[in-house]
Amino acid sequence: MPSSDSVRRQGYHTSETLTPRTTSSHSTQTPENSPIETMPAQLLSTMPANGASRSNSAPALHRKQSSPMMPPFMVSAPGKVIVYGEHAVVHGKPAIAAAIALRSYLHVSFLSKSHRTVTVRFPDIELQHTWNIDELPWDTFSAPGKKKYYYDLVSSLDPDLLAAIQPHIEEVSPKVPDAIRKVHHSSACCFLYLFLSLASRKTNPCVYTIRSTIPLRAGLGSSASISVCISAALLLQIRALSGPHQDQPAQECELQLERINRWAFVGEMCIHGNPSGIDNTVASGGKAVLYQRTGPNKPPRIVPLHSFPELPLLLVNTRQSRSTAVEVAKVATLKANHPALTENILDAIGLVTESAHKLLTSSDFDPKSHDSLKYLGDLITINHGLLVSLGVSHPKLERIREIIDHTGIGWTKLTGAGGGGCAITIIKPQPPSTGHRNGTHHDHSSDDSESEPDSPVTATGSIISSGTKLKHAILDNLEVKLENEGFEKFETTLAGDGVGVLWPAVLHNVNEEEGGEEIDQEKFLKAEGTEGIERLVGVVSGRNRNIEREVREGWKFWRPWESA
Ligand SMILES: Nc1ncnc2c1ncn2[C@@H]1O[C@H](COP(=O)(O)OP(=O)(O)O)[C@@H](O)[C@H]1O
Ligand SMILES: C[C@@](O)(CCOP(=O)(O)O)CC(=O)O
Repeated sequence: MPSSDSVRRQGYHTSETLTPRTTSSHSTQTPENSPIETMPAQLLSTMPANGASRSNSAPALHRKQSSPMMPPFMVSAPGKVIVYGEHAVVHGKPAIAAAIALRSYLHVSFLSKSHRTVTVRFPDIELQHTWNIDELPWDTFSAPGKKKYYYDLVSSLDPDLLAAIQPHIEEVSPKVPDAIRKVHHSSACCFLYLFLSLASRKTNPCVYTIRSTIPLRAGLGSSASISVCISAALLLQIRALSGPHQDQPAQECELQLERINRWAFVGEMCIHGNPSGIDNTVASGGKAVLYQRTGPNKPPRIVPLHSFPELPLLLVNTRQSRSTAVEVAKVATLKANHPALTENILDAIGLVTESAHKLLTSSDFDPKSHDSLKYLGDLITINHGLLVSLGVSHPKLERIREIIDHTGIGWTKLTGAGGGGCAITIIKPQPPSTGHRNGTHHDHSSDDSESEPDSPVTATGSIISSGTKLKHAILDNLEVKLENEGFEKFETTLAGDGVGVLWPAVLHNVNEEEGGEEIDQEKFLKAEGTEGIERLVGVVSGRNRNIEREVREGWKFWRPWESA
């Protein structure tokens, strides 16, 4: 492992000379003959929409050969929750999934060329490993018929390529217990397959460090989130992405996201075998999508829902491990034993999703109106009831729902496979009734707080501060209760940004350090918990209840919904 000093940047000049390079057609700018190079943010924004199709009249720029070490950069991608339609989606009904503000962060730092190594540091799973770049199976990955380019669509893993990386995966964590080794090998496979597909043997030596604020294996798409980060970082390094930058046309934005998403799906296949693709789609593009299978060997229907409102969300982890496969099998058994009944429940779940979709896409949908939110909330409650009927809840999920329902703070359902995992609560815009204040009494009749005497709502539906304070008090009280029962509570937001980039990894507002403060690898590794990571990378989170919208200093996102 290189020392911290050796990975810290040395002598990066922000004003270094850039010389124009002509050329590059689609077929010539391949990972093989375009070694990983790096570029500052201003270069990213000068690249054409399709990083491959530059012409002589629009020369690209490249860094002088003598250029010293590059500064680190960062990529980040969100986790996801299924808001409506889990399980029914397995049976051909639509589902809606949305990004959440819990994210993974990948820090990429460069070593001097004398190192011939690539290192992964994944402390969340206690994995650290270094490969010698020259010993990796580049020949196999670039052999005729095997070579994949960054613009290719890869829909299955190549068994020969998997076999070629197998010895390099086997050398990872040979002495740890089987269960941990399996996790290490999944992540190592995801990284190596993408690295060998997108980089080249001339690659600059790098260290890839991932830290995530998404709990693992809780149905929140942690694997898709890291796959998106790795995919985006490698594509940025080979200049296969332009942007994100202001004024980027929507079509160009979508093309970039599609490219990241395709390779993230490859990473997901390394971890999951046969993923549906919904998690990486949401982690790349952010906001929300409607997703529906259309039949065997047919591409799914994926409809971006750019109108999905950014809503405050309470996420509670049961810490009860569960298996998606087991829960899916439970529903299959129920369907075999009670076909008509089960089909009706699945149909009803499909109707819940369609109903939400209809509202979200209707021209008079107002995300700030109480009625709209109540409509979406009622659908959450109905969806949960139907999932209970399918037998995929769990006593811990029911306990969480009971505790939250007593406060009257919002609408709660299980999310994902169930049988454990997480519950989500969409928080009501109005504070709950007085009867809920001590968190012990639930008056169903006062769920609709239009009649609320001490929680006046302004004409635009925003809440005056006494109501907000009450809500915060309830949330704090709830946190203690949930933690006392062994649950983990996150206050986050629904339907935020997808993949984002901080290039270079320098923050300007954090302190007065001239030129900003660089986020180096060691600082990143030392940041404590979710708050420490977010503070370090310039995120002022929605969990800070004094701010309305999350702020991410210096980060740039591909936002097709904002583009021209
Ligand atoms: N922070 C992380 N660092 C390294 N690997 C990770 C991280 N988060 C997720 N992974 C990989 O993804 C796998 C978790 O995927 P999965 O069990 O499907 O959970 P989830 O539902 O959260 O995606 C882990 O076993 C690991 O291989
Ligand atoms: C139950 C299911 O609908 C969702 C599973 O979600 P997760 O594994 O909990 O993220 C299964 C699936 O869609 O493949």
